[in-house]
Amino acid sequence: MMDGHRPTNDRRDRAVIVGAGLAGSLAAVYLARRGYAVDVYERRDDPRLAPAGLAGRSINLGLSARGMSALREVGLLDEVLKRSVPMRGRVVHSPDGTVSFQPYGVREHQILHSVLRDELIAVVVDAADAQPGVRFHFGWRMQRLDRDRPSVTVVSEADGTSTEVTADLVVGADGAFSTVRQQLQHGLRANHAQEFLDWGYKELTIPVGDDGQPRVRLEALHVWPGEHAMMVAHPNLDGSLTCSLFMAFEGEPSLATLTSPAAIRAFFQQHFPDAEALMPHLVEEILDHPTGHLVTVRTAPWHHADRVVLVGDAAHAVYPFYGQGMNSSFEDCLVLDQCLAAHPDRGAALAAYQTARKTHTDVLADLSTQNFEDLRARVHRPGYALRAAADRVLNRLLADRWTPLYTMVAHTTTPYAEALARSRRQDRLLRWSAAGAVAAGTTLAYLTTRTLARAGRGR
Ligand SMILES: Cc1cc2nc3c(=O)[nH]c(=O)nc-3n(C[C@H](O)[C@H](O)[C@H](O)COP(=O)(O)OP(=O)(O)OC[C@H]3O[C@@H](n4cnc5c(N)ncnc54)[C@H](O)[C@@H]3O)c2cc1C
Ligand SMILES: NC(=O)C1=CN([C@@H]2O[C@H](COP(=O)(O)OP(=O)(O)OC[C@H]3O[C@@H](n4cnc5c(N)ncnc54)[C@H](OP(=O)(O)O)[C@@H]3O)[C@@H](O)[C@H]2O)C=CC1
Ligand SMILES: Nc1ccccc1C(=O)C[C@H](N)C(=O)O
Repeated sequence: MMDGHRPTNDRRDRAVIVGAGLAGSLAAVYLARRGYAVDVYERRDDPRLAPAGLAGRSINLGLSARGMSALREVGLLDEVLKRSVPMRGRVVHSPDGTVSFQPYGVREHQILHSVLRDELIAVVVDAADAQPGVRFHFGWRMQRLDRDRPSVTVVSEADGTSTEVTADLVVGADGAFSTVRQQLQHGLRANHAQEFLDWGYKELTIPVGDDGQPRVRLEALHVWPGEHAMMVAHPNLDGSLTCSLFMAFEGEPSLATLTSPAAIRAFFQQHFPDAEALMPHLVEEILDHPTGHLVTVRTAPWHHADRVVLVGDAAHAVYPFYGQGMNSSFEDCLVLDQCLAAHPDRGAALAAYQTARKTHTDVLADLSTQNFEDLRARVHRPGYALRAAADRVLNRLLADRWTPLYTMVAHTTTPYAEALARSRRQDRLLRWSAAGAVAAGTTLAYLTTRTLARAGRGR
């Protein structure tokens, strides 16, 4: 249901959600299902009417196991998959001109699904909107939180009028630069670490070819690694691909030096020649599209008593390089719902939710930074491909007893810290086995030589 006033005889617990992004919209579905009357305040316009993508900020998202499991639980997965393109692996475009394919797993279902953020939000907002207890208020910016009451003061983007809305529970789903988080933590012994990457990103396009066909293999994530810049391209249903160019803000070369058509062409011809040939609108897009920032946020607390709680990037923003920000945000909604089910006391439920999630999302932040280095500097090296192939062989042979880290992160719901710990154990085992094999080989060679030498002397 769109705007309107809640009837005064509505006895249900009342939740106010700030932010109708990915986490806020899904949280609305979950809370409504749990019996809450939900009001969602979003400062932007309704994404179903004014897609943000028109401004060069569409962002394709790779949906994987964690996000899928949270969508499946509320019956939305099939709707979303209808709008997505399967990505079966990475196509790596090496600086030396070679192109190789690295599968995302060893089983049919171990793939990612590329979906446009606006399309995904539209599905989830529609589902939430269809529930009788849910109302969306677009064009309202939350300005002030009273964490004890609790209440939020929201201001109309259209005419500046403001109103205070009270609730039993306020959910901060207002993204990486969350206002709810700032005011929830104000004056408390809160821990907060925010780290900006000195690289930013721009969105570019590989349009469909003149013959109506995709210009490159569609069912994959394309990656152009590089020391000075890295590019990835997600496929779209219409056969086009949406690229994100990641590059340093400052220095030589950097986003600051890509300021003229000649500089842009020269950079691409030198670093990504095969990509340049696929991007007829490259120059205009680089010059016109906004530059995005990349930030990691580690923070606590995530909740205030039984009254305020954070979900999604508001609680844990991570660099996008593992493709897990949205997936983990969706997983938050599922885990929060499970905690509310398990603990009749909402304060205990919110505390259990933070305990269940924070260690793992902190590990995700590290994994996301590590995958930046892997994608930028390692994926095209023979050693990397060899190790990934060894992991796949062992996974095939030993099934669940040997699961590569990427598989655990992207294709299972194993908590991130457990996945990392297990992969470290596997790494150690592999190193010992390799060392053992070398030692055994050396001993065998020594014994053979000695036996032959003795035999020679005895002759
Ligand atoms: C380039 C890029 C690629 C990515 N790729 C992937 C991927 O492949 N897979 C993946 O899982 N994740 C990916 N992510 C991460 C993903 O986009 C985020 O993790 C996800 O958007 C977080 O969702 P959210 O709802 O917490 O925040 P958001 O999506 O940011 O939603 C927050 C909402 O709150 C609103 N808001 C903010 N402040 C206020 C306020 N004061 N009042 C009212 N409303 C407010 C905002 O307008 C917004 O709509 C990527 C991110 C980037 C930048
Ligand atoms: N973890 C990450 O690295 C990233 C995550 N994301 C996630 O995806 C979401 C949607 O992306 P998108 O809509 O493109 O987000 P934007 O980059 O457009 O940011 C949304 C809003 O956040 C505020 N903001 C942006 N940069 C900063 C900054 N450096 N310091 C303080 N506030 C800032 C601005 O608010 P105002 O207009 O009020 O100034 C901006 O309008 C983000 O909200 C975030 O949750 C997006 C980019 C990177
Ligand atoms: N969504 C992204 C955005 C930017 C950079 C990478 C991604 C990825 O998803 C990478 C993918 N997980 C991979 O490891 O190949």
